[in-house]
Amino acid sequence: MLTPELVTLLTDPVLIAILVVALLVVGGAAGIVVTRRRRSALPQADQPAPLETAEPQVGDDAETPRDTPTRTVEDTELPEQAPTVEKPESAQGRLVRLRARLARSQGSLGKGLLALLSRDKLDEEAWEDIETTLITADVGVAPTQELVEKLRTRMRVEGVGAAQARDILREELIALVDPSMDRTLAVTRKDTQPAVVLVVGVNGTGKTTTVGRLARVLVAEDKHVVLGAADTFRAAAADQLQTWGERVGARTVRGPEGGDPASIAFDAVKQGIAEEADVVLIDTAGRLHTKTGLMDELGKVKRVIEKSAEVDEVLLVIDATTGQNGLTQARVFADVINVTGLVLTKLDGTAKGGIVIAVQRELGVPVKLVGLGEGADDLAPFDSEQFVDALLD
Ligand SMILES: Nc1nc2c(ncn2[C@@H]2O[C@H](COP(=O)(O)OP(=O)(O)OP(=O)(O)O)[C@@H](O)[C@H]2O)c(=O)[nH]1
Repeated sequence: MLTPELVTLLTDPVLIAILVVALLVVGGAAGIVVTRRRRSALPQADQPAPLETAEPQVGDDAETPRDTPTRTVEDTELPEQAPTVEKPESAQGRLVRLRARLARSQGSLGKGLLALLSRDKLDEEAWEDIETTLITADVGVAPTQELVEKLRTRMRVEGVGAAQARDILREELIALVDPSMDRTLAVTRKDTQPAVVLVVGVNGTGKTTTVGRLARVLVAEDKHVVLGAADTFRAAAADQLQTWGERVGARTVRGPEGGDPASIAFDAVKQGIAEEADVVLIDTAGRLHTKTGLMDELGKVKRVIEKSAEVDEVLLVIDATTGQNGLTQARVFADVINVTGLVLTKLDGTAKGGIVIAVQRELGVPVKLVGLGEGADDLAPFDSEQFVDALLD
């Protein structure tokens, strides 16, 4: 019942304000409880694990302060990179693999000779044809005459016929290629120094390719190789060499385009010594217009290297397809530097395999490696018997 005292009390503004605040507080609390109940009633199946959400307390930061120590590059672990370094084919058996290619290109030499020698009647005309076949294959005049002389004598004594002809020809060709020549590469590290191999030759013969492929041969033998891009004549040569090196994990030392080849060669050897490398392979430029220029440059490269290490091997690269021109180049290089081994490239692209015999005779230096294709592992150590067998296959 509303008494006058109660009416006065209910219209008191202070009391009304207290009642409104009290109602708001009670309503809010009820709302929170309902919401929590609803949340806990949701199905649990797809819910993520509850986060550790400790209620923030007075004085806590709302988020991780920005001044937390930043992780350094060293602290940050990088994801492991997929290995990109290749495992090249080992030197053993490379010539066996490439034998078919050799046989295909040199068929006219080996099989041609065999067909002529297997004739029932070996008359003067047949011997002339044999001579022509040998000369055409770039064997050279003097070695051709020697070989024909020996074949004539043996065929007369041991008798004619296909079987004898093959055996005699094989033996005489092997003797001409000379299996007694030492064809090992000087690539063994000495006490404190890497072996140094200088690769020389006219540009375009396959010199840079040879350095890259030789690096693969050596890496396959578990040797630690450093490359020196001392061919500063052709802008792309250093890039080409570096790409070869990267494929097998070998460092390439290079300098500015048109820079001093001797200083790059020197730096490469220094790097090889620092890395305790087994071998330093140095590519050089060969496109010099005069013999004096060539002599000066190669002489300087060699002298500068020899300030810190011995040059163990000087490999002259010759393009087998250039025939007599290749021989002329070989003579010029042999005059200016002490060549210790020959590399005959592009033997797959010519039927003139006789160049092996001619160039060895000319320089008195053994062919140590042959290139038989454009593939990364198409450079093989030269072997006289395997070579002759491929010719006669
Ligand atoms: N078919 C064939 N091609 C080869 C062989 N060796 C090298 N070549 C190719 O010959 C071309 C010239 O090779 P390079 O190594 O660039 O010649 P380079 O003498 O180093 O020339 P520069 O770098 O200018 O000194 C390239 O296309 C090679 O792939 C081989 O044995 N057989």
